[in-house]
Amino acid sequence: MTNKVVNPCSEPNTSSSRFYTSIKSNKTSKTVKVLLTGAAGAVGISIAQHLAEQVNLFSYTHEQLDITHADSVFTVIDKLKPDIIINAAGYTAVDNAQVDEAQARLVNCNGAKNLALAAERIDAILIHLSTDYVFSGESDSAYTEQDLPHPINVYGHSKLAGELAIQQHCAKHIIIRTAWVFAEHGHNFVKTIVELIKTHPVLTIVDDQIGGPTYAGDIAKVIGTVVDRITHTDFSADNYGVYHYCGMPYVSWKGFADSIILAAKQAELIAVSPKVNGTVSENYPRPAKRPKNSRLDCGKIQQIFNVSLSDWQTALTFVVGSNNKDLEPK
Ligand SMILES: NC(=O)C1=CN([C@@H]2O[C@H](COP(=O)(O)OP(=O)(O)OC[C@H]3O[C@@H](n4cnc5c(N)ncnc54)[C@H](OP(=O)(O)O)[C@@H]3O)[C@@H](O)[C@H]2O)C=CC1
Ligand SMILES: Cc1cn([C@H]2C[C@H](O)[C@@H](COP(=O)(O)OP(=O)(O)O[C@H]3O[C@@H](C)C(=O)[C@@H](O)[C@H]3O)O2)c(=O)[nH]c1=O
Repeated sequence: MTNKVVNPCSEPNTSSSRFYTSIKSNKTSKTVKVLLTGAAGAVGISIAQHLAEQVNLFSYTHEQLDITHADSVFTVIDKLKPDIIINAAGYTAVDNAQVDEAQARLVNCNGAKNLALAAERIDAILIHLSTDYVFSGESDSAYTEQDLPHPINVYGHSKLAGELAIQQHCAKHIIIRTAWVFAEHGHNFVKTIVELIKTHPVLTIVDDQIGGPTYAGDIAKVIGTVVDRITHTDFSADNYGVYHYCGMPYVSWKGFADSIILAAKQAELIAVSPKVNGTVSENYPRPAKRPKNSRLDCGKIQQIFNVSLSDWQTALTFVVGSNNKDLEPK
């Protein structure tokens, strides 16, 4: 166990010493008990849909379990005794976090820490979601799990603090850093653009932030694979830790918007495509700075879990073109 006693929720820290224990399980998938938090969020919905058939799933929405309430977290987890806890709960309003730091930290760090402590107490595995925004974006290459995080906004700091709390308090953890999530449900960039193009003939979108848009359904599939691997094989304890998973190919937000508009046109959600002007981040000021390089290197998760990366172009066609009622013109 790490020797340093720090409280990551109040003090940003980049220490990464970890201690892993091994698990071996002979359970068949349906007898694996999984507790999911944040079940009504964009990723939570996809995980719940995907895992419902695979495991014995207990889903909790924010209303049903607030992860910042330590007592409730301990009561529910001690009673249910899940084999695996998946934390899809999070404070994700990147700009709001700048003025709501205490709440962002409470959810993204203290909430994560409560789950970590509760998981450790019953020897459960904690699967947690984190973000590309833990990085500064100053690197010239795609970020690997070895690269030192250095957040440039409050949301990123709160997510990094959550990662550290988990590493400190729960030996059996899998932290999956993902990026630029979109889905047929929830709020996301795809929906924002589809809404904007109904009323705006010209859009201005930043062209100097590059990342990998990730379909929530693919994150859910990967988590399904991780659950399967850690419960059904002799999963090496060395494989607990941090993983990167995002969509390919890398693209700028402007490039992503161009593809969204093309998909919307093909799905006949719009008759005429708007003009899209690319710009630099400095010309599109927002309360929170975003990393310019959000590219995650996903080699490790491919190698250890043998998963394919999210093909965002295929997923986008599905999301925009699936006669989704939310996306149809009003
Ligand atoms: N969206 C993205 O682009 C990315 C997301 N991630 C991470 O993935 C995870 C899921 O994000 P995503 O599904 O997109 O986000 P959403 O905002 O769609 O969902 C988050 C869910 O967490 C719930 N929640 C908030 N506070 C609490 C709390 N105290 N206790 C329990 N539940 C709570 C929210 O409920 P309510 O709405 O009622 O507050 C919401 O249902 C987060 O950890 C996020 O940081 C990582 C990279 C990219
Ligand atoms: C709507 C809009 C956005 N933008 C820019 C602003 C910003 O730099 C970028 C994306 O904007 P959004 O606010 O939709 O995305 P943002 O909230 O920054 O998305 C992030 O959410 C959190 C939760 C994560 O973890 C990240 O991986 C990432 O997905 O696009 C424009 O340039 N023009 C526009 O019209």
